[in-house]
Amino acid sequence: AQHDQTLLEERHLRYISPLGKGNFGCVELCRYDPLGDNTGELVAVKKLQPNKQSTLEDFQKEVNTLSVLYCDYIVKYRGVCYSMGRLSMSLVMEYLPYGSLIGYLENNRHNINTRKMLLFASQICKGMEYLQTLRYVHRDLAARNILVASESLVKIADFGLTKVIPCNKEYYRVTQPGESPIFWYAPESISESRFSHKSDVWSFGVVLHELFSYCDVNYNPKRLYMQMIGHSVQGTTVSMHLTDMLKNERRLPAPPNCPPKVFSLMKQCWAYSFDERPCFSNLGDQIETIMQDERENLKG
Ligand SMILES: C[C@H](Nc1nc(-c2c[nH]c3ncc(Cl)cc23)ncc1F)C(=O)NCC(F)(F)F
Repeated sequence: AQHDQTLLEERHLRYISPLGKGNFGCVELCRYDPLGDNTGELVAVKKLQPNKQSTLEDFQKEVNTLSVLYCDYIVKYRGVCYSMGRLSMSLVMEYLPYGSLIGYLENNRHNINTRKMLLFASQICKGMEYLQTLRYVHRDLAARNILVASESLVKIADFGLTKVIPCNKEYYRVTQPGESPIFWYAPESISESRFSHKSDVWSFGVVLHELFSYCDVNYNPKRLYMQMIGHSVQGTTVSMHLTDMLKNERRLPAPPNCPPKVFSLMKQCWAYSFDERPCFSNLGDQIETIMQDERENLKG
């Protein structure tokens, strides 16, 4: 059932250190140590801070979303912890020791080759394929929301903006778009607040760009788009300039040394009309094929 959530006891959560700030609150590294002998599991605890953007109800939705996801490529849910008499709650997840993909790529760029990038891309694709089977739209797919579990495994995280598409529709329309990551958004999401699996595919193309740019701050999508738009523009007109540029088929440039077949994948994800974008299963097949070719080339 949706509501038989694992209830963890706050007194067993030992704070260790801060991990970062997310959409709805901060995330801390803790040890859940019921035996009190430091043999407990390291966990990432997302503490809710109700503020104008996010309410307890939003947070409960994130818990409900994550608690029903069982996939090797999605961060594992461990439970919820209420404190101050249910006035505040925390979402407890597995702790992934290698941290966010951005930091990992920046620190390891010299021992990550194309094959490893493609492996990460195919895992993100499989995670998104799984989400789609549950009619979930992530809405915030970006390298900052991908975690590294090991040298050869990444997982999708941060389901704070995730929505379920109603059965009788193919998209979700958001009423109150908060702080929107428009440089990862499909055109229809920017101009009509319309989100679908195909808008997640657009964002996946931007994640591919981030991957093959090693999340280099000089090739950050926001920085590149702002250079293309011109820094003179500020405020809401940025999204208008961005949608005009996308309508005129202007796109992010290929990352340095990006294999042409990979740049072609990005461009497919960035088809202006959403029904021309590939689905995640097709993207997964194309990535497998490119990986195969890479293996052959290496054998030379
Ligand atoms: C706000 C938190 N930020 C950070 N988290 C971690 C982290 C390491 N290891 C982790 N293991 C499980 C979790 Cl949930 C987070 C971390 N590292 C650096 C951060 F800045 C976060 O949730 N970021 C979204 C996402 F998880 F997708 F990366």
